[in-house]
Order: sequence, then C-alpha cells, then structure tokens
Amino acid sequence: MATPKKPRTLYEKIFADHIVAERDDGTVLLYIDRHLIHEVTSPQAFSGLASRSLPVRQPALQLATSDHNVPTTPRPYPVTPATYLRVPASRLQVQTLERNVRAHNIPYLGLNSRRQGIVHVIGPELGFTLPGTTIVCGDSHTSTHGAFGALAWGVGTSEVEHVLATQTVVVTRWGNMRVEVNGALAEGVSSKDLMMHIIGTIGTAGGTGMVIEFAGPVIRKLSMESRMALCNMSIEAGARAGLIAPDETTFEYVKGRPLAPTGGQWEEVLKYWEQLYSDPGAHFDKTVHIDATAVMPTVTWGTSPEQVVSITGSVPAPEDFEDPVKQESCRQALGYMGLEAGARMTDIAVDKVFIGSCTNARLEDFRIAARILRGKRISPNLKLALAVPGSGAVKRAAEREGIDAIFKQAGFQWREAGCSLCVGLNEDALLPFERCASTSNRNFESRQGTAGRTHLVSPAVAAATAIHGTLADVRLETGLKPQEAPEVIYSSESEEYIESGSEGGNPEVENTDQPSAAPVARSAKISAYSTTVCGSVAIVERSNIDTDAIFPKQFCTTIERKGLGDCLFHNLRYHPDGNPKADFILNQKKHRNASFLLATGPNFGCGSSREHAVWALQDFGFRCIFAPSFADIFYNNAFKNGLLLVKPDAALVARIVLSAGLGKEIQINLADQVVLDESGVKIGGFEIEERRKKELIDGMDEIAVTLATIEDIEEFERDRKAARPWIDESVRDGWSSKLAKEVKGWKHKDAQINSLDW
Ligand SMILES: CC(C)[C@@](O)(CC(=O)O)C(=O)O
Ligand code: SF4
Repeated sequence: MATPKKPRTLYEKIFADHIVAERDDGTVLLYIDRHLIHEVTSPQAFSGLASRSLPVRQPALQLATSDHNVPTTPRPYPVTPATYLRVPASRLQVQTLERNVRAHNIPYLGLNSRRQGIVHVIGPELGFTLPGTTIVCGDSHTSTHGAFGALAWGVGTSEVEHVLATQTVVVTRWGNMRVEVNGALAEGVSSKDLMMHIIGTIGTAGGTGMVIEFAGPVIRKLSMESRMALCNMSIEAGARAGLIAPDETTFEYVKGRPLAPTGGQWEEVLKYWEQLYSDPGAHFDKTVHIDATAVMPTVTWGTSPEQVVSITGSVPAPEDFEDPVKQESCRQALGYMGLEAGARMTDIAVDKVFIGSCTNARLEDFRIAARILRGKRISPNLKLALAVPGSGAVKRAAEREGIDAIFKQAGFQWREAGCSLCVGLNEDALLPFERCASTSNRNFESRQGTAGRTHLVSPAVAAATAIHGTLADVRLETGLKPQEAPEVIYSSESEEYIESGSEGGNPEVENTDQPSAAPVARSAKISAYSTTVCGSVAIVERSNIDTDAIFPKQFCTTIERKGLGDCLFHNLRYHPDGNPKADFILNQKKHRNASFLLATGPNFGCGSSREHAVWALQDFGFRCIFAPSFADIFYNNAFKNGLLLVKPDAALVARIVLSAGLGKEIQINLADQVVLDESGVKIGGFEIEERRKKELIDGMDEIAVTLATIEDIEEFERDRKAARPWIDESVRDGWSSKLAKEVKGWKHKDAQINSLDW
C-alpha cells in the first residue's frame, strides 16, 4: 500500500515544483517563472551582468516597465524620455533601463505603450502573473501577485542580477503562516481596511520569515483586485510573501489575458491550478484568526503601517502602549505627524488626497471612489486631489466608464499611470509638513516628500476625505449606518488572535548545522570578513527603522552602487538647507567614522527592497549592524554585500551601550562569534547561521556558484517544459502574436515591445 502523502501547504506545493537543487548548506536553488523589472532597482544588476559579460538567460520570462520615475502629467505621444523626463537623474534611470532591455531583448512596456503602468498592476493585467508560478521583482510589493496563488516575493538588486543571469534565486525555506478571516466585511469596509487591521493586529514584523496564506470565507468572496490590495501589503506585515489559493474568481480573471494560456492548454492548466490549495491537515507554524465583522474603515495615525486606528477612533497616547519601545515609537510618530494624543481622527484636516499606487490604483478602486465623488466637490481646504491610475489599461477602462469625468468634476486631477505620490520619485511629492490621505502602502517619514505626513486609507475613505477636507468615515458619506462594533485597540501584538503551530521555530535559522558547501572558483567576491573589526558604536533609539529612513527615496534615482554614504539617513541627518542636524548621532565627531550601528528597537530595514540602504551603510563605513530583529529582504541584501547583521541578546546590548556611553570602541570577531571591549575582553557572544558566517569570512560570488552547476538548471528547464509547457509557451505566444499585433495597431508604435525573435 502506498504511504499517504504528507499534507502540504500551498506554499510548500509551489516551492516543491520549483526546486532546481537542494544545496548542502541548507539553501535551495529555486527556478523563477516570471521576473518583473523596473528602472529603479535594475541598473546596478545590469551593470553587474555587463561586467561579467553574461547574457540574460531567459529574456522571454522577463517583463520590464518604467513606472517609478515617470511624470504623470499629460503625455505628448510619441513620448521621448529625453524631453518628457525633466529631472536628469530620473531621465538617466529610464534611459538606462531602455538601453538594457534593448541590449538583452527583454519585453518592455515603456512610456509610449498604452499598457505602461506600475509593475504590479501590469503583470496581472497582461496575464504575465499566473497561478502556481514563481515571480520575483526587485520590489517588495511583488507580494501583490500572491493574490493569484503565485509564490511571489520582492528581492534586492543582487538577486535581480542572479535572476537575469540564471533564472533562479537562492533561498532558504520559509515558515507557513495562515491568516484566516471569518465573518463578513461590512459595507464601506474594503480589503485595504482589512489588511491594515491585520497589520495592526500582528505588527509590521508579524510575518517575518513567513509566507502568509490568507484564507477563510471572507477571502473567497473578495474580487481579484481586492485580493491584490490585500497581498500587496503582506510586506508591510513583514512577510516574505502573501498567498491566496486560486479559485473560480482567479481563473475567470486570468482567462483571455494576452499572456495567459489559451486553447487546449487552458484545460490542462486548470487541472494543475485546481490542485493549488493547502491540504487539510497541512501544518502551519502560526495561525491568526481575524473576525472581519470587527473591521471598520481603518487609517494610520503614525509613521509605521502598524500604527493604525479605526476611523471612529482617536490618536493614541504613548501610555496606551505597554511596551516601552512602542511608547517611544508613538512619541516619535506623534511629533513627526504633528498630532496631539486624543485628537479624533475625523478632526484631522488634510492638504492633499492621493488615489493611486500598486495597492489601490485598479479599476475597482476608481469605481468605488467615483461612486462617492459623483456630483460632489472636493473641500476648498485641499491643495491637491490626485488620481493616478495604475496602468494605461486602468486609465482607459475608467475613461470608458466616465469615471475620469466624475473625478475631474469633483476637482481631482486625473493623470497618466505611474507610482507617482506613493514615493514621489517623479514631480508629484508632498511639501514639508503637508498632510496627505493616501491609498498607498507606506506612511514612513518623508516617503511622500521630505517632512510630509501620510495617513494610509482605502480608496473609499480617500474619496470621502477629499469631500470633507478631514479624514472621513466613508460610511457616513454614503448614508450607511456604521456597524455597532466595539472599537479595536491596537496597543500591542494581540496574542488572543494568534495560535502557534506545534513545531513553530524561526524558519530562517533552521538547517544551521548543515555542513557548508565546498568553495567554488569565484570571480567577483564580496568583501571578506576575515579579521577582527574594531570601531565605535553609533546608537539609534528607534524601532522599525525602515529603508526609506536609511536611504531616502530622493536618492533612489541613482544608477550607481558606490559613493552613497552621504545619502545615509539623510533626512534625519541634515536640515532641508543641507546643514547637518547637530543632535543626530552620525553628526557627532566621535561617530563620523563609526563601524557599528546599534538599533535598540526591532525590525531594522523594514519596507522597501532598495539595496541602496546596504550600499549606503557600507559606504559610510559600517561593518556590522546590531538590532533585535531585521526585516527579511534587508537581511538578505546585507549578507549578499558582506555586511554583518547581529541580533544581540539583552546582556550584550547593555554591555555595548555601556562601552559606547564611556566613549569606548568595541571589536567583533566573526570567526569566534564574539564581541570584545576595546581592550579585548569578551563582552558577549552571538548566533549566526553557519552558511552566512562562512560566506562572509571566505567571500562569495553567488552567481559564479550557481553558474558552476548550470546543468542542474538546464535539466530543470527540460523537465519543466515537459511537465508544464504552458508556463513558457503562453508568454512566448502572447508576446510574438497577440501583443505584437496590438502594438502594430497602436499609432505610436516606435519600439515599445522589443522585436522579439523567438
Ligand atoms: C524602488 C522603490 C522606490 C520601491 O518601489 C521599492 C520597494 O518597495 O521594494 C519602494 O516602494 O520603496
Ligand atoms: S509601493 Fe509605490 S513606489 Fe513601490 S512599486 Fe508600489 S506604487 Fe511603486
């Protein structure tokens, strides 16, 4: 009798189908079916490839677009980046991408394409995103694509280079987390509110090291667009990826999309996709139960996506939190946001309203907002109400329905597609101290503009807010009676919702005692870490130090990876006039050459995948960062560049703080895993995965290691072609026939989708 198969989670199933090789060091080489590329996180990867004279292994499995830097003002077609992009750095970044995609024959939807848009909006729209596939992008919101039952996650630029060269990435196995949502969402409450409620419940590090599968009756009822908004913000909960098992809603959405399988292959594919669910009895390391009925329109009051409150609530006070770290974060956030504890959310006046971003710039979002805006005018106190569709396709579809007219009549500006005010890399940005209700995903300090203040909201709340000029309860606007639910207090991780699995444990550190791989011939090693490192320690008393704080967005337009030290903590370090802030630690003479940074709060490096944060820390001179915990993408990025990250225990923190307080230096010896005081006396030890330690000490070149076993990839590609031919064929057919025809019919046909000669 055959032994029954161990029940597997959806994540485990997709993962298993993409294993190219399991390495002795516990890592897995995973095949990537789809790679999305944008202009901000790819230039350094392409230069890396060029310096090795390597080709892109699978051009047809890439999809590139320019989205972050592009102006959203009217486009004078045919658009020439040289004149349309007025900011030189942005122009250079877009032109660099265009040069790279041309050189490597990568499908590209640029400014002249009617399908150009935010990378996470166009992937699904085109049918590039398919259930059961693995998808990566140098962008943390790649989690969006998990809405289709695709294993999709954000990677850093080093990994982008690895994917371009090998169509694989090196990963460790992540944990399984299930967020089960029961009850029902009330009217006026969206998946965005639900996700902010979840983040408020589990915290911004609640999903660290985990893939979150969203399940339960509420999820099943959500449209694909709402599922995308939900999965999009999984990264704001710290998760590696968000996942929803595909179902009829998914298949319906995918069917007929230009790059989706067609004909007889569709039936074949469905058979495979219908197996994509977590088996009954599959093990989850952690399960969170959410009662959707308790969710109200939810908004953020602070500078971290976990700092949420329902729209009927008020701004909390530091004393409302038990945890001293949270108290301090609250104090800092209130100061930054210019808010008084106790103020009612609906009394907070805003200067700007933004409906857009990869979270909420899809047709459904604009339909919902239009229903509220119809026949109304925005409040006179608003300086700007901005509607930025996520893609050209969303824009045209909305225009066909007359949605643009409703927005314009209400006083909104109706723009061309792009990331826009989500990150303000183009000209759409907040001025200092301006307050914005934004449907985007990050309320980090200075994210939307230096010293700008962001409140994250749903599209419905954004529309109601635009009308009132203050944050507004959309349910009152639409005549809905707010449900009588007790207010949820998001004071600390609400343990009663969370159930731990029987095995539990930290997935990142599993397999640490595996032997390491034998050294392989290397060509471009990262810096070795073979000797004791000494230096002074700079202490930053903050939690959730996000990569927007470490490397502010205005510098993300660089195509360099060197010389970024001056950008480090720029907004905290310098006044807007460029003068250093005397009280910031790195401006104090003794810390200008600091080698160590100690963050006292958890979740260092959360948020964006920008590897620039690591490059800047290193360029400043930091060799090691101490923090209670790190966000996953940052953790990977750091080690891939040779930056040591250490999670010290409380005793070691105390000793380091003591040394720093006395103005003394410390030393770290990685080989022995010890921290020493200035005179060489041990003040503590630390844990580190064996493989990470070895890589740092020996130096490593991951691409060379993978290329040394290229036969494994070739073999996997042969097997994959036999077992799941649709994965490649659907994109090849789509690009060369359906989309090619469409591009020909398009009057601005100059070079939008590269001529692909497959
Ligand atoms: C590239 C960058 C601006 C980014 O899109 C990257 C990311 O989220 O990983 C962001 O939103 O911070
Ligand atoms: S989070 Fe904002 S900047 Fe990043 S991809 Fe999404 S829309 Fe663009």
